[in-house]
Amino acid sequence: MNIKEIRHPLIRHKLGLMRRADISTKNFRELAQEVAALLTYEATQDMPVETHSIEGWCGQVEVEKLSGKKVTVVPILRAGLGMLDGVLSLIPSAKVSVIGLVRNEQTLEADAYLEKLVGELNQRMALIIDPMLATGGSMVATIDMLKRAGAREIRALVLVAAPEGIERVNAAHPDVQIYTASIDQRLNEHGYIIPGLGDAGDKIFGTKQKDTH
Ligand SMILES: O=P(O)(O)OC[C@H]1O[C@H](OP(=O)(O)OP(=O)(O)O)[C@H](O)[C@@H]1O
Ligand SMILES: O=c1cc[nH]c(=O)[nH]1
Ligand SMILES: [Mg+2]
Repeated sequence: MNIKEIRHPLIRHKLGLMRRADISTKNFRELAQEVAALLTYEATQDMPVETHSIEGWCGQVEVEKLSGKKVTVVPILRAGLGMLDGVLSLIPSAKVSVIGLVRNEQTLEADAYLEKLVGELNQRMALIIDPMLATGGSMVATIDMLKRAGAREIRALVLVAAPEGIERVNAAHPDVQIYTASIDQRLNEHGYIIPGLGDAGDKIFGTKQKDTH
């Protein structure tokens, strides 16, 4: 399975705070960005670097810089925006490609309403960000769109993943590596992750909470 659950103590602690029913919008937002940054650190461990020579304070010095593919971060609207600043805090020059999807709460299938991608996707690593991987419909639709536009190297960062969503992404796109702070237990009858975080978009934007359990 192309899934990595990052069980770093800081991630486990922060995710534990995010699961509190009474968490404020402010705290949920801050923690989502912090966990996103920590997942970014893990997901970029194998990025290639090359050495080159620069003029340092005491003469020429060999230093390293990132080489090879550049990065585009791909937030899935809305909730993916809640992770964007965290990713950009570590990769500040990354270009941002935006995909707007909303899950139809009856069919649980994702409906697309926006696709605004950067150029040269075939030369970039695409880092998809979305707090929740539930049925996997939104993630598969996003990967489909990115591949149609030429993307070849795609990774996904999600705060919480359900086994059902992981399987669906793996079946459709086994080449896509998923990084998550937690593989949770299951989906409930409304397609919400248990124990999960509730409705991540509503928590990040402060919109009304749905009855999800
Ligand atoms: O794996 P899936 O079953 O597709 O569900 C996960 C999707 O649902 C949520 O978005 P939502 O559709 O609620 O949109 P929002 O971010 O605008 O709230 C979440 O942020 C994912 O994009
Ligand atoms: O658990 C879930 C499932 C879909 N979308 C969310 O925000 N949370
Ligand atoms: Mg939502």
